[in-house]
Amino acid sequence: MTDAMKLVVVGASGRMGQALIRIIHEAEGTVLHAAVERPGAAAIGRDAGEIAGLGPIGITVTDDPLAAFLAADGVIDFTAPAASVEFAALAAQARIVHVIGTTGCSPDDEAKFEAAGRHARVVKSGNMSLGVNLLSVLVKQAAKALDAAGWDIEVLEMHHKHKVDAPSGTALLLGDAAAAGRGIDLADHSVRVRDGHTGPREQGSIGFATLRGGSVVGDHSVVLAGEGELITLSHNALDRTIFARGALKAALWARDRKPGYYSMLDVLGLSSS
Ligand SMILES: NC(=O)C1=CN([C@@H]2O[C@H](COP(=O)(O)OP(=O)(O)OC[C@H]3O[C@@H](n4cnc5c(N)ncnc54)[C@H](OP(=O)(O)O)[C@@H]3O)[C@@H](O)[C@H]2O)C=CC1
Ligand SMILES: O=C(O)C1=N[C@H](C(=O)O)C[C@H](O)C1
Repeated sequence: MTDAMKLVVVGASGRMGQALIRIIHEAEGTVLHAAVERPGAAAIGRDAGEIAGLGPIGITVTDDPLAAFLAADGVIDFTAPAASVEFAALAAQARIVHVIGTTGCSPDDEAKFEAAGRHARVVKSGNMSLGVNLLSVLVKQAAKALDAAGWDIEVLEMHHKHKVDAPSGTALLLGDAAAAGRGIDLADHSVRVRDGHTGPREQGSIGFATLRGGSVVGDHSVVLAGEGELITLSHNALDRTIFARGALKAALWARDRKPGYYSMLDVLGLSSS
């Protein structure tokens, strides 16, 4: 029997960090090896289980990621772009699995994650849930079936008031799926903001609209708007555990893979859809 996979959670006291600690604690096949926060954070020196609402589990939050990674099998990272770039270099050095859920990353950051995949097994996705990844397959099919002359595509998202990046990683993932269905590059066709006298909608563009407020975990809709009819494909996240469970699945899947840069579609066997 394989030993339980030893996982490090970085950003341990964040919303996702806490959800991950709880899920790892109850899951079979994984064990929490270490919990990391930035130097000076209030959580340093505290018990990770206490922070996540489990009671003490004997893992003290540390600010030394490299020491944690060197004796681990993988790291799960829902933090911030600059932190994830730093962790990618360390995970590559330690040659472990790096699951990245962080959103708002720049093209330069993405290039660094891909480069880290030469040594680490990197899985990155703007959304780790099964539902959103399946939705992206449906969006790609719909965008392919419905031509740009007759059908306009808009992506709408709403998140809690603490979210710092826009459009969400999921909205961009769904926009990418729509663009792939149309055989176009999202970067050349996306309209991320509208304000003032914008003129009429440009045919073939993919628009984004962002709402922020309250405690919304994550709502996404892709609207395909035709003459006289609308098709709406939606996903509503009701709980952060869907992202944490997906991240754990990704870590276990990547454990026996070659070094590389993978997506959640690879993990779920949906990449050829
Ligand atoms: N792909 C997916 O399925 C999902 C992705 N996300 C993404 O995950 C990220 C985190 O979301 P969320 O948990 O809500 O955010 P939080 O702000 O609640 O948590 C992020 C945590 O990471 C910590 N952190 C930042 N920099 C470092 C560092 N250098 N070293 C150690 N810890 C660090 C933060 O500490 P501090 O507060 O001190 O900065 C904080 O505790 C976002 O990008 C979000 O969009 C979220 C849910 C699902
Ligand atoms: O910040 C969040 O909370 C979430 N971020 C991800 C995103 O940017 O799409 C995933 C999920 O929607 C929650």
